[in-house]
Order: sequence, then structure tokens, then C-alpha cells
Amino acid sequence: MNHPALDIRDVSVSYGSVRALNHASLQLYPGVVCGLVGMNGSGKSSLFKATMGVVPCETGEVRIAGMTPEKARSAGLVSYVPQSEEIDWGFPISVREVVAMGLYGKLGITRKLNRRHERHVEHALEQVALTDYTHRQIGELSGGQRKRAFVARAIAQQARVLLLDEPFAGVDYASEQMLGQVLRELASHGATVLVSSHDLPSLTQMIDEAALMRRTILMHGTPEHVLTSENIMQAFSGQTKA
Ligand SMILES: Nc1ncnc2c1ncn2[C@@H]1O[C@H](COP(=O)(O)OP(=O)(O)OP(=O)(O)O)[C@@H](O)[C@H]1O
Repeated sequence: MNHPALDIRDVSVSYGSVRALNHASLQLYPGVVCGLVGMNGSGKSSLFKATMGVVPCETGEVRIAGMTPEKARSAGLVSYVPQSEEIDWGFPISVREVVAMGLYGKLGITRKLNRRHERHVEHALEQVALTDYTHRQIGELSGGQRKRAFVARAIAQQARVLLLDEPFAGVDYASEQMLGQVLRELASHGATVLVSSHDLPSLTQMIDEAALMRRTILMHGTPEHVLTSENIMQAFSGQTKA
């Protein structure tokens, strides 16, 4: 079997005295869309941040295509769509600039896009149906369009691993459907997608695997096996199985 695209091994994260993530492990292979399910505060964002290398691992380590998060980030192999609240939507930046940012790691210090890069950006905008919004300020877009812009950034970057934290929160139905289709399409070309959501019906339509969390990864497998009402109740009420 090939190597995992995303290998999270025994990772713990603490903020001061709060242990947000406790010895979490998860391996995902190329071509897989995995749903990350857990209640508020179960550590989903901390798992994403440790995976990106933006919070330190107190124990364990993360490998993305065999590389450290820092190396994978600078090689443009991984892209992260954070929760909306973590983004400053007032920042004066156009939709096109948001998408082009995905390519910055691959550009020189001038960050000048050549014709091929321009085509990547245009193609990414087309894939998420935002061509008509190219020159709008990002904050002028609806919640769903904003998420689509960030997914376009990952497409332009040709990221092999995509991490999406609550991409369906505050998103209209059409954008939600489109995001699901685009993520599935990326996976069909070998990308690995880890997506957290509270919206189980939307999530289950688009995932191959599911991981249930409560301060650690409790279970990981097929959605049928993991997302039973009994398991979900246990994870959300705290009565977790060993
Ligand atoms: N910067 C921080 N400082 C202190 N505690 C934090 C910080 N970030 C998260 N926490 C705590 O760590 C725990 C896990 O938080 P995290 O944001 O990872 O969970 P989550 O599953 O993503 O939650 P939500 O769905 O509400 O975003 C929570 O108890 C939270 O209060």
C-alpha cells in the first residue's frame, strides 16, 4: 500500500494548562475525503492547527506526504481553510488576490504570476463559479462565496492535502452542494481532504471515511461504522468507549 498523505501520530496540544488534544492519531491516504466529527471544543481546530504546524505538538508528530508541516507548507502541498471567525474579512484584498495567494510559496520574492500561474488562478475561479467576482473585495462576498474563494486558493495551489474547518457554517445550500462536488472531484484526482462539520447530513453525502473526536480521535473508519447514533451519542455526551 502507498504511504499516508496525512499522518498524524500521537499528537497532543496544550494551551497553557488546557490539554486541547490528547494523543490523537489519524492516517489518511490519497484520494480520501474524511469527515471530522466532534462537539464544540472537542479539539478539531487544534488538530488542524497542529497539522499545519501553527501550534506546537507537545507529543507526537505530523507528516504530510512524508514531510514536516513546515516543509509541506512551503512546498505548497497543504492548504487550510480556517473557520470564518478567524479571518479578517475587512482586509482590502480581492477574490483574485486570495486565490493567487495559494501560489505565493512557489513564486519568487516579487510574487509575480507568469501566464501559467494566471491560468491556474482563472481555472480555480471557474471551478468554484467565481469568475464574475474576480475583482470584488473578499468581504463583499456571501459566506458561501468566501468559502469557495478559499477552496479556489487550494485548487490554484494544487495542494495534495486540504484541511477545511467548518466549511458549511453560514453557507447557502447551492454553495454547500458545489463545495461538496469540488472536494469530491479533487479527491478523485488523488487529493486528501479532511473536513470538519457539525452538519452531519451534509457531511455524510460527501465523505468516504469519518473520524470521531473528543480531545482525541476516538474512532476512524467508514461512515457507516463510525457515525452510528450510539457512537455519536457517546462522543457528544462524553461516555466514550475505550
Ligand atoms: N488559544 C487558546 N487558548 C486557550 N484555550 C484554547 C485555545 N484554543 C482552543 N482552546 C481550548 O481548547 C479546547 C479545544 O478547542 P478547539 O478550538 O480545538 O475545538 P473545536 O472542536 O475546534 O471547537 P469548535 O467546534 O467550537 O471550534 C477547548 O476547550 C478550547 O476552549
